[in-house]
Amino acid sequence: MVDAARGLTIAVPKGRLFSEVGELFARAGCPLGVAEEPRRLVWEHEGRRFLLAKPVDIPVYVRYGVADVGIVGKDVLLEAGEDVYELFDLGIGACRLVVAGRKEGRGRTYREVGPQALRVATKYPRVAREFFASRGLYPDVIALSGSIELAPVVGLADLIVDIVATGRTLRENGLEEYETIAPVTARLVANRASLRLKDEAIAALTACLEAALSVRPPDPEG
Ligand SMILES: Nc1ncnc2c1ncn2[C@@H]1O[C@H](COP(=O)(O)OP(=O)(O)OP(=O)(O)O)[C@@H](O)[C@H]1O
Ligand SMILES: O=P(O)(O)OC[C@H]1O[C@H](OP(=O)(O)OP(=O)(O)O)[C@H](O)[C@@H]1O
Repeated sequence: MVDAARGLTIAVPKGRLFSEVGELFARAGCPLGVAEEPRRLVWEHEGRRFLLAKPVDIPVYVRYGVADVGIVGKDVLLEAGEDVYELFDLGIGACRLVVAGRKEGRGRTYREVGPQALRVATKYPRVAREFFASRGLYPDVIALSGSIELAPVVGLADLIVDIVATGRTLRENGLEEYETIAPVTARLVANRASLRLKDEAIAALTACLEAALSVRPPDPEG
């Protein structure tokens, strides 16, 4: 059936999702054809075309139809606001979007955490604004590109909105999760026109991924 998924252009995220995506697609019978993250950004394998892009840019490639489908974290999707169709939860790259801050602040209301205007540092300004607006709060949202946990440690911000997986980065910086905003996993997303024009190929790919995910990995105990 996977042959039916030929002719698709698939946007694959570079970075930490790349190897898990590669393993899942190989199990689904749709191998990327590269053993590790390549330097080449566009390639073809078994009748499918792959693009390698930064995670944050995947919704853009899909929205403009340069890629028919793409793989992207739910965190990026929530922030992007791009008009793409979310097809399928791939279950990989599990983490969560949270509000966190210094340990001493825990248990206080958000109004009490910041002495004057509440300051929130994040890579997810839209998500942060929406979350705090739902609490009737309109903080000063400071957009950063990474190492978000640094901001409350050095007094740039009162709080952060960021990804937590193991919790190690928070712990090692004297921070704590205050509240979960949303669970996050990687999603398969599609361009809306491709959904109509290449519906069979996209349905075939989704079916193969679903089948791969339903097969439990072998039990190491035998
Ligand atoms: N610590 C983590 N554990 C598991 N999944 C994570 C973690 N951090 C992020 N993710 C998920 O993996 C996706 C890709 O993360 P990755 O770090 O590769 O990209 P990025 O945040 O754009 O990094 P960079 O800006 O360093 O390129 C995120 O959008 C999120 O869904
Ligand atoms: O709970 P943990 O397992 O410690 O993982 C969480 C960390 O992982 C991500 O950072 P990343 O490594 O992508 O670095 P960046 O924030 O600088 O992009 C995230 O932004 C947290 O900092």
